[in-house]
Formats: sequence, C-alpha cells, structure tokens
Amino acid sequence: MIPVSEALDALFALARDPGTEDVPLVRAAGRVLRADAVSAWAQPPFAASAMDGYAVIEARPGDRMKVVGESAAGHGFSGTIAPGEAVRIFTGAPLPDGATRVVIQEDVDRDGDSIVIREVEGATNVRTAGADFPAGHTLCAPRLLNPRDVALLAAMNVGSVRVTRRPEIALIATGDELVAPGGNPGPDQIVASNTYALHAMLEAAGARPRMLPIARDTMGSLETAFALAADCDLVITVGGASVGDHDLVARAAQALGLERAFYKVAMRPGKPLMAGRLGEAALVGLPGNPVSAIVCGHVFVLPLLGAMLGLPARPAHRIGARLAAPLPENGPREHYMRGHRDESGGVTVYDRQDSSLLSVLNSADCLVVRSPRDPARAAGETVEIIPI
Ligand SMILES: Nc1nc2c(c(=O)[nH]1)N[C@H]1C(S)=C(S)[C@@H](COP(=O)(O)OP(=O)(O)OC[C@H]3O[C@@H](n4cnc5c(N)ncnc54)[C@H](O)[C@@H]3O)O[C@H]1N2
Ligand code: MOO
Repeated sequence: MIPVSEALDALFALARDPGTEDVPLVRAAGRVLRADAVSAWAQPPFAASAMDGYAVIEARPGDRMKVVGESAAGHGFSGTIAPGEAVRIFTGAPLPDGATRVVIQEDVDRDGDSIVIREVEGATNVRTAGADFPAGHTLCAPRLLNPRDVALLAAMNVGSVRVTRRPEIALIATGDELVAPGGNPGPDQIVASNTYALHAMLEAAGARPRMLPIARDTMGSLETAFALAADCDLVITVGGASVGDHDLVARAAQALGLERAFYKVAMRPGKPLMAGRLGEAALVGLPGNPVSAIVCGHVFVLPLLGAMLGLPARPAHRIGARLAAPLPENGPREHYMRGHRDESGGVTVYDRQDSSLLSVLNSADCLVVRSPRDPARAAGETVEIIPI
C-alpha cells in the first residue's frame, strides 16, 4: 500500500495533454484557457459619461450655458465644446472634445436652449478612456474560465478562445450483479450507481464522459469493454479491483498490456485503487463500493482531470473546519469520513461510515480528512475537510 500523496503523484505522471481547440465565447465557461487572451483595445475605448446630464468645461453654481448639441450612447457629438457651452449627454455616451465634466441633470435648470447650473458635485462623472482596462490587457493561460472571465473576454472583444479539448473518459462498471438504473434486477442483482455519480462529476468538471455497457465478470466481457474505450484519454473501471475470484479487472487490463503504476492505497475507503497506462490512455481502476468509488472520484479522479486539462497538478482543495462533536483515534489508513456542517460551520461525522452507504454520502456535504493514526479529537478542534 502506498500513501495517498504518492498515488496522486503517480496519477499526475499519467496525465497527458488531450490537445486544444478553439471555441466561441458562448461555449467558453468551464473550459481551461490555453493561450493568453490579449485585448486589442482599451475599455472604455473613449472617455464616456457615467451619468445623464450635461457635458461642460468646468462649471460653478449659477453659470448659464448654451446647449449646442447632444451626445448619446452610440451617437457622439462631433464638434468641440467651448467655454459657456454645454452638450446634452447620456450615460455611456462619448464625452465631447473639450469637455471636462458632466453635471447631472438633477443639478441643472433647463431654460429653452440654455441651462443654469444649480450645483456641482465633486465627481466629474467621466469614465476616462481605459479606466476599466488598457489595450494589451491580458487574461493569462492556463485558467479555468468562469462567467466573470467570459464577460471580461467579451469586453476585450475576444470572440473565441483556445481551450483544452475535453478529455474523453470511458466509464466501465463491472460485475455480474449489476443492471443499469431503470432496468429489471434479477434476484441476485443490484443497480449500478457510482458510475452515474462519476459521469456527473466528470461532465461538470470539463470532461466528456462515455458510459460504456456494464462489463460482466469474464475476461472476454472486460476485453470488449476495453476495446470500446480504446480511443479514450482516460479509462475508469469500477469494481472488480479487490482480491476475490471474480475480481478480474487488473488481469484483463494486464492481458492487454497495462503498465501498472500502483495498486492499493493506504486510505479508507478506496484501498484497492489501481492505476497505470493502457496504450495511449491512463487507466484508473476504482473499487466497486459506491462510496469508495465516489470518494476516489473526489480525491484522485478530479485532480487527475484538472492536470489533464492543463491546470496545476494539486490535490482536492481542503479547508479548515471546527468539529462540532468529538472524533475517535484514526486507524493506520488516511480516512475520508463522511460528515456534514451545521449553520455555524461546525462539522459532525456520521456514525455509519461503511463504504456501501450511499444514503449517508447523500446527506454528507464534506469529507473529513484524518491522517493515519490521527489521535482522538475533541469538539472545537479544527480538522481539514474537502467540501463535496
Ligand atoms: N478479502 C478481502 N475482501 C475485500 C477487501 C480486502 O482487502 N480483502 N477489500 C474490500 C474493500 S475495502 C473494497 S472497497 C471492496 C472492493 O471490491 P471490488 O473493487 O472488487 O468491487 P466489487 O467486489 O466488484 O464490488 C464491491 C461492492 O460494490 C458493489 N458495486 C460494484 N460496482 C458497483 C456499481 N457500479 N454501482 C453500485 N455498486 C457497485 C458490489 O455489488 C459490491 O457490493 O472489496 C472489499 N473486499
Ligand atoms: O476501501 Mo473499501 O473502499 O473501504 O470500502
């Protein structure tokens, strides 16, 4: 058994770049930017009014000015303003040449084609050219693009971006006992569940998961499944990873030339995790117990996907949290305990931690990480959690 950190490093070493593609901006959120995006222009590109009012060259209360034209958003004033003149102006409109401030219309009395200034604020109500960002402003790669990035890229007049291609990831549930959800389980059968969680997690994290037919516990069925996954960047099997007579995944993969990186990790749940390289693809063999597979999804598969996408190779993000109830001493394996947080952020772990209990995982909102042999912890102590 190897420690979790070693297993993660071995997984990162298996990550290969799936290449890049260009996508229009409406498809960019959630993708990883791979080429710096540079703005060819400044924003705003011209000095603009921040308010509706009158553009003037300085002003004092009591000044009377002649209104010589109008500047609206999209239709500027073409002339130059002179002392004693004002231009009617609206929010977002270009500031006329020569103007230095905008007096808001609430502070002005209009009298035919003249105005009389009643009050002058401290603010000029002018957005200078480039006040938001200058020409050359750059969004640096690599970066996981969020909706705010997309807005900035749009303002930068970037219509499409170069991003990492979505890795193709095969999901292979294995086991004679499994039927797909909505099917008709026989007397000794159950419904495959964890591959559905993994599919959702991978899709949300930027991959293109491919749910393959459930493989039976035979070498032939497993080899067929691997053949269907031959063009994938990553192949994930679930189940058949342990030491039982019907646990054939490693044997089938080895027959196809698997170069194994590791087998068995000192963690709970997830001990019988296996990984290696199978042809051009990375292979991760997850344990079958539903909670084990999903915990390994958070601890190993999502960080591996992040590395494949070109993001920094790092473990699942952990934060500190206060224990709302005590914890017993931990055993020899790193433990990822299913827990939940109350309104004040205090964490309690569930009494039942068996790795078959999906209903407990479903109630949980975090994994409390216990290092090997972590001593008993009192309520109020801080522990590390992975929000899920
Ligand atoms: N003698 C030993 N037995 C076991 C050990 C061990 O060290 N020595 N390890 C245990 C641990 S820990 C785990 S985890 C499991 C992992 O076993 P496998 O990866 O071989 O998984 P299976 O035996 O195929 O299935 C385990 C369990 O999970 C159910 N399952 C499998 N796939 C799915 C799926 N896609 N959706 C829902 N449920 C699934 C399966 O029916 C079993 O109940 O081994 C322990 N045994
Ligand atoms: O490691 Mo198993 O994944 O404890 O149930």
